[in-house]
Amino acid sequence: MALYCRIAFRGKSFCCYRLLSTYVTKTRYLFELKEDDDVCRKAQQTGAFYLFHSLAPLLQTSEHQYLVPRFSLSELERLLSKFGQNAQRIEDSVLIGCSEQHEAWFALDLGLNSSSSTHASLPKSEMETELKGSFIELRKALFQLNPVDSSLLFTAQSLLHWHDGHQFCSRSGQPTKKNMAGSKRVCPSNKIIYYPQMAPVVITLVSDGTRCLLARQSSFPKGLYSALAGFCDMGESVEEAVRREVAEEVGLELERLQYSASQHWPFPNSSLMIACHATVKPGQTEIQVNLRELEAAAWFSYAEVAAALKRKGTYIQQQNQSFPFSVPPKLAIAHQLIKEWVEKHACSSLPD
Ligand SMILES: NC(=O)C1=CN([C@@H]2O[C@H](COP(=O)(O)OP(=O)(O)OC[C@H]3O[C@@H](n4cnc5c(N)ncnc54)[C@H](OP(=O)(O)O)[C@@H]3O)[C@@H](O)[C@H]2O)C=CC1
Ligand SMILES: [Mg+2]
Repeated sequence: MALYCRIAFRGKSFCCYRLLSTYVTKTRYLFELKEDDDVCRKAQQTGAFYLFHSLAPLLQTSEHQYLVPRFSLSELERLLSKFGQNAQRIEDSVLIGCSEQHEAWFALDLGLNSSSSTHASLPKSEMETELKGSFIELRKALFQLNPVDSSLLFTAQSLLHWHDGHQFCSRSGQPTKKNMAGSKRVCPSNKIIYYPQMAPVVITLVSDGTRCLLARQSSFPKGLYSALAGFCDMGESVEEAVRREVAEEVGLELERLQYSASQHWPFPNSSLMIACHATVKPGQTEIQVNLRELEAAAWFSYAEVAAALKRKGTYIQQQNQSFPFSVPPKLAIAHQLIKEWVEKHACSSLPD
C-alpha cells in the first residue's frame, strides 16, 4: 500500500507526487492508531489478537517449534462470551504492530486484572483446553520460536507488563486510564500522562587485542559466560556508563570504545541493551572481580570463544566441578557481540 504525501512549505500546503514507501505508510498508520482511539477501535475489527495469561503467551506445539496462534475480533468475542465475559474486555488489549497491508496486531492478557475493567482473570487450564494450546513463560519458549514471533512477543509481553504495573497514578493514587492503543496511560484527575519506558543498559565486550573478557553471575546456567552488562545511571552518557560498569565489575580502565548495535530485552523488565566493543589500556589486564556483582570473570582466547559459539566449548572449572563453557544464545545481543569479535579476530589473523 502506498500514499501520495502533502508537504508544507512557507505556510502553504502542496500535493507532492512522490510515492511514499510501504514502510513509511505503515509507520504513519501505526502513528495514527496510537494517536486516535476511534481509528484504533476500527482497526480491531479487521485486526488479529495474540493472547496471554499472566504475561505468558499462548503457544501451540508443532514438531520442534512453537506456533503463535492469532484470533480475529469475532473469535475473541465468542471466546469471551463462552467464559461469561463481554467484549468490553477487549479494550484492555495493546497495539503491538501491523502488517504491510495494515492489518493491526494486538495483544490481550486474559489472566491479569485491570483497574479500568471489572473483569476477573479467566481460568488458565480451561482456556488452554478451549484454545488447543498452552500459556508458556516467554523465557522458557525462546529457543523454539522464530525470530519474528519472538520479537513481536517481546514487545507484547513488555507492554502488557508495563500496563499491569502502572494502573495507578503515583501522584494522586487514582486509577490511570490507557488509550486504545496502549501507547500511554493518563490520570483522569490531574491529566498526568505516563508513557511505557525501557531502562537503558550498556553491554560491553572488552578485549585486550588477543583475548576477550567474559563474566558470569551466580544466577546464570552453569558454565555460561557473557559480556559485561549494567544499567545506566541517571545523568550518564553511554560512554560513561560503559567505562563505569567495566571499572565497577572487573576493575579495568578502557582505552577505546565502539558502538555495535542495540536490542530491546524484556527480562525481567524492559531494557534497551546498547552493545559496544571496547579495548583495555595496554598492559592493564589484571582483573579484579567485584564479587557483589559477579561470580567470576576471565580472559578467553579466540580458540576457546570460537569453539563455544559452535557449541563445542571446552570445559570450565566452577566450584570444584567442571561444566561445558558456553556463551548466551543467538537471540541475545551478547551472542552477537561475541560473534562479531570472533569474526573480526578471524579476519585480522588471516595472512596478508
Ligand atoms: N540480551 C542480552 O544479551 C543480555 C541482557 N542482559 C540484561 O541486562 C540487564 C542488566 O544486567 P546486569 O548485569 O544484571 O546489571 P547491573 O550490573 O547493573 O546489576 C544489576 C543490579 O542493578 C540493579 N537494578 C535493577 N534494575 C535497575 C534499574 N532499572 N536501574 C538501575 N539499577 C537497577 C539491581 O540491584 P539491586 O537489586 O541491588 O537494586 C540489580 O541487581 C539485565 O536485565 C539482564 O537481563 C544482560 C546480559 C546479556
Ligand atoms: Mg552487571
